[in-house]
Amino acid sequence: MMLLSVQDFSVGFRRYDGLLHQRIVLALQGLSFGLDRGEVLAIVGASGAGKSLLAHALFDILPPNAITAGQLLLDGVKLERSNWPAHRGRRIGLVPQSASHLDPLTRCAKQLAWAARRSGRKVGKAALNQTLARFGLDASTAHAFPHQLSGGMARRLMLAIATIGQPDLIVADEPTSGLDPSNAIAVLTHLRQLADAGNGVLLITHDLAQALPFANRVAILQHGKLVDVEPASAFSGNGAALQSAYARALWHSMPENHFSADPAHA
Ligand SMILES: Nc1ncnc2c1ncn2[C@@H]1O[C@H](COP(=O)(O)OP(=O)(O)OP(=O)(O)O)[C@@H](O)[C@H]1O
Ligand code: NI
Repeated sequence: MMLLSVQDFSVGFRRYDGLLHQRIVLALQGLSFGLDRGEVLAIVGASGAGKSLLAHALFDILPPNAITAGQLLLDGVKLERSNWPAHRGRRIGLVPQSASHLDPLTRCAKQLAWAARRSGRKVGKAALNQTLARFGLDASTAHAFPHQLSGGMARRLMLAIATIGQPDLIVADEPTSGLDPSNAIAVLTHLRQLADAGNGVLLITHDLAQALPFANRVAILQHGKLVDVEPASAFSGNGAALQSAYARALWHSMPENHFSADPAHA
């Protein structure tokens, strides 16, 4: 059974044209895909494609004016308003894109301890410190308030908060943004390890090149639609193994591929 199954899932927003006339604008349109345990599925797409909306839908934190259709299933059980609170932090961990998800008035260590408690697992002081250390955070960071952290430190704190409860599904929305290359690789390596340990990771990113070595499959989101899902291994050579023209164009457009300089593909 799939860990996560997204079935014909859509998110829309009401727009008012004039006083009485309203229409629904779809920001995610009929998404269907699955995510297995042991798998890192990268979701790539341009800004505004709907990546964060998908992450927020999986954590039930969509804006109140959003309307959804279709289904989200975790181990075959439908995610619903009634069972989400039991899943959040315990079965699903979210690394949000924005540090605004942190509580500005609470010291970092306390927010991490809250996350540990929410997970329902026994997390001792040693495990708390271990988690901080794993993401390169020390005692002084732990004592700080979120506004005292750099962007990269806040990102690493959000990673610690999302993973401390050992959730089965980790949804990481741009988890490496603002991190220097070595911290970025450390974070992606850790997410890969979590998948190898039997969890599922949804890795949301606009950076296909950075995600490829860590992903099993790549889903391409464009204007709210899933245009293609490809095995990560297909992004190699001249891209002949890629199924869609869109994926090939994406692959060929990556500067590191230098296609125009290759006489075989000129
Ligand atoms: N509260 C809202 N009301 C109306 N439209 C919204 C709302 N929130 C998001 N949208 C729309 O949904 C679309 C997708 O937004 P989303 O944040 O998911 O993009 P993204 O792929 O995460 O982009 P980025 O890479 O910049 O983070 C955007 O076009 C945005 O305008
Ligand atoms: Ni986003």
